Amino acid sequence: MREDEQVPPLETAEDVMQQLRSKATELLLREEWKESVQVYSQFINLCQEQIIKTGKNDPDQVSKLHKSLCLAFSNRAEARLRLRDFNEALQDCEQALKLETTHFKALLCKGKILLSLNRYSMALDCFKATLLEAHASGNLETVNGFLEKCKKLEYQSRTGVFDLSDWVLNGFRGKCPELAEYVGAVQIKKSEVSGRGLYATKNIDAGTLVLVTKAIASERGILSGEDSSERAQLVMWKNFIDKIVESTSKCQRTHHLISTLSSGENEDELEVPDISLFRPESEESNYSNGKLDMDRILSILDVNSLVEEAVAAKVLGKNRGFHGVGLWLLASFINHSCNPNARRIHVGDFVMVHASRDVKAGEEITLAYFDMLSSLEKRKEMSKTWGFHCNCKRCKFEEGLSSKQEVREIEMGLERGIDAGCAVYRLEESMKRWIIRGKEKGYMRASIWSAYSEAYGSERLMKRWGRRIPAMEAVVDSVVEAVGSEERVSKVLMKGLKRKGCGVAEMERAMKFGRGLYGKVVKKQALKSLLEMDIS
Ligand SMILES: C[S@@+](CC[C@H](N)C(=O)[O-])C[C@H]1O[C@@H](n2cnc3c(N)ncnc32)[C@H](O)[C@@H]1O
Repeated sequence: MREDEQVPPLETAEDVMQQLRSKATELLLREEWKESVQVYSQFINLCQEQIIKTGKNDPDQVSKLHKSLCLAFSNRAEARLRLRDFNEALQDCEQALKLETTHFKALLCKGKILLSLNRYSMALDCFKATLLEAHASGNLETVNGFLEKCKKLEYQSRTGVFDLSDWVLNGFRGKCPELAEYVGAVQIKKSEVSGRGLYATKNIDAGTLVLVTKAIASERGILSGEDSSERAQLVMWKNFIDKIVESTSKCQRTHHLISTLSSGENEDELEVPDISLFRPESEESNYSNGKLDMDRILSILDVNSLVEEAVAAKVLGKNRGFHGVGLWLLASFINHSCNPNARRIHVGDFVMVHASRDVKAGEEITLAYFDMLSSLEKRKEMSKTWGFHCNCKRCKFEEGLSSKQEVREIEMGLERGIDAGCAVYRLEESMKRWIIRGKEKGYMRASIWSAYSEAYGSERLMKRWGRRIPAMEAVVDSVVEAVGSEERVSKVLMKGLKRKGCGVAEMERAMKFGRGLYGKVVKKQALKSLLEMDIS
């Protein structure tokens, strides 16, 4: 270097901090969350070093550094929140709040994180604590928005009262409604069917919600054409697995809760987790995480992931028409039954499970994993593809029926194309002879439901068989009592009631049925519109 050349001044720590701070802010504004976290981390380290170096010599300087550090923790928390690194984001907020207990950004971010973790009342406290500062800094509208949302979710999760009426009546336009997680009157217990199951702790009437829970991960796609659909399914499955792995690695709670699910082996020996673990406001924080390697994750997903557009489910809103797969933790404890008492409604990433018929305290909550409006033979085949032999009450009853052969003949007749009215007539006459009553009558009728549906839907068949077979309403009632409300049964009922002209009694019947089908999540007018949509 020549003598006359100027030596660049050495960068002071302050300069470097200034550069890092500008860079991190820029990345945050550009929504480059990962990079922003990295640069904020460098800034935070340097800032902490400077605080130690400065020590007690310069209190003003230390106070300035604390201010910068507090802001950096809050901003890194925001970026981590966007990356769904909730635990680390929460730790950053705590660090910031240690330095400044009422720091606006830190409190706001903490509230948002708690909201994402379904801790509604704690989130509410955080937002309330920002109010003074929000007022002074012109952020009142933002904070009020969060407060409103939080109050609504806290109320939903405490009471189980949800109302999707406006959204339904609006033709599902606009944003999907925000939902809270909710756990109703249920507990997890050893099941007579297999492993653990979900049980009612109180009488639950048809339509009442049992649980509402958000997917740990979900994936959707449009499947069309055989080849592309197979490929599309594989891609979807891979993306779904990646999302699950990411969630388990980022959140100890998710990791722990997933590890409580069945992987299909030795189900009867599995521990029974306490329902409180799954409650949205759960305070648990010490999770003993069991081993969860890739093989185990894959087996767990095989046994527990649900397809949204399944027979016992209804997808509302923009996800209709998509093939969707997801993992919903508490819903994973619900066993299958061919005489189920629950159904699910999918709204965005949430699943809402409700009673599809009245359920008694102590009764197991069950869903139909596959089509329960079909014969014992077909159901046996379907449960085989699911990897289990169905142990439900209805299967046991039908397997033990001494007149099995006669039923089989009626079913085979239907397969050969005999008159549906004739099949219904034969089954009804046979049931009289075998003295089959109550729920069991409903089981048998559900097994050849397609014949009942065809008969009641055809003027020609009704002219021929109408006086010799029971009235449609009585058959629907017995099927619903046995296997709960179902969409195809709804079609027969609604069309029948429409033909008769909807009087008060008919309307009452339709509403009662509709609550079992859709759950008590909409008011009368919206329920009517949903039922009409089904038959249009
Ligand atoms: C989503 S898990 C249900 C909860 C499970 N029983 C547990 O302990 O975690 C599905 C598994 O439960 C068992 N299962 C569910 N319904 C059944 C039924 N009706 N009969 C026999 N096994 C059933 C099967 O092993 C099935 O793979």
